[in-house]
Amino acid sequence: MAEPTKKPARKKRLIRPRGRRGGVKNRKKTPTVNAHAQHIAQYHTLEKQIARTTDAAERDALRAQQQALGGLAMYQDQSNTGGATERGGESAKWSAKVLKELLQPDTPLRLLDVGAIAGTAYAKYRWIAPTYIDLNPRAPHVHASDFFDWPVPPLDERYDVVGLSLVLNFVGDLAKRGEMLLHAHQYLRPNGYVYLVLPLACVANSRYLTHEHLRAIVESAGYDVVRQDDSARLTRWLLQQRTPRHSKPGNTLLETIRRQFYDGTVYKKRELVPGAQRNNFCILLS
Ligand SMILES: C[S@@+](CC[C@H](N)C(=O)[O-])C[C@H]1O[C@@H](n2cnc3c(N)ncnc32)[C@H](O)[C@@H]1O
Repeated sequence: MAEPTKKPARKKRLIRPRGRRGGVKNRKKTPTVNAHAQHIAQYHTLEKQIARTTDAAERDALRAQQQALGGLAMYQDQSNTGGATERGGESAKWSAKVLKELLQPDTPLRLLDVGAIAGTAYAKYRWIAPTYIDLNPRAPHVHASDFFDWPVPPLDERYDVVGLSLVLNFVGDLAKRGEMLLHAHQYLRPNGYVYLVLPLACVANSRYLTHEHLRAIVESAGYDVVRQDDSARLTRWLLQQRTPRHSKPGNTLLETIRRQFYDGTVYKKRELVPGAQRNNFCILLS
């Protein structure tokens, strides 16, 4: 005898009481992390527009928009508390580890930490003697200075390491990003190190930059890549100053540095990996 065909069980409609678990009114708000990340992205966009404009009134208006977002202090707070996707708290840990492995210092390493905010990154490492600078210092022991204005110390007081952790991506002027890499040479003792950190998305998801391309840029700028490692959010590079190329001194220290370390390759904004979803992070060098 043929078995009676079973009616498929009707799915029960899921009815949630309004205004309680499923109600729009009580639905959990989007986590503030998203809002913070948006603020940071807007801040970066404004910073790039400020770098591009030559009109003083427009620059003031753009600065006012940054202030309305909370200004640099908001940016730094997000950076410290981790609202930004580019949180850098973990970056000092990696640099301290690789520097110790590599150098096994018996006297404290002189380290210039650029963009140090509150100057806490290296507090727990007794074998590191940090000097902290920031455009907008958030603690008295952090010097208020633009890296480009920081005085170059005498030769015997130059730094073993210059830290550029999450700083290049802050700079709105794309050419200044490359200049920053060249500028760092002035502060280094011979064969000293630069510790470079960027949000991973800057190399992993950009139309204009890849790991290979960044390697080529830093090599042209006069550094060997000694260590490179990515975390879930950051790309971290320990660079070592190359031995200077033979060249005549220039009229200024920066000119001399360029002749000594820069191989002259020009890096322009060139699409490397197309994709509408990709970001447009870029470093120019010339
Ligand atoms: C995202 S925070 C980086 C914080 C920290 N270094 C880290 O890794 O988490 C960027 C900081 O760089 C600073 N900064 C940007 N350009 C700078 C410059 N030219 N000279 C000094 N500080 C700069 C900003 O003021 C900001 O506090």
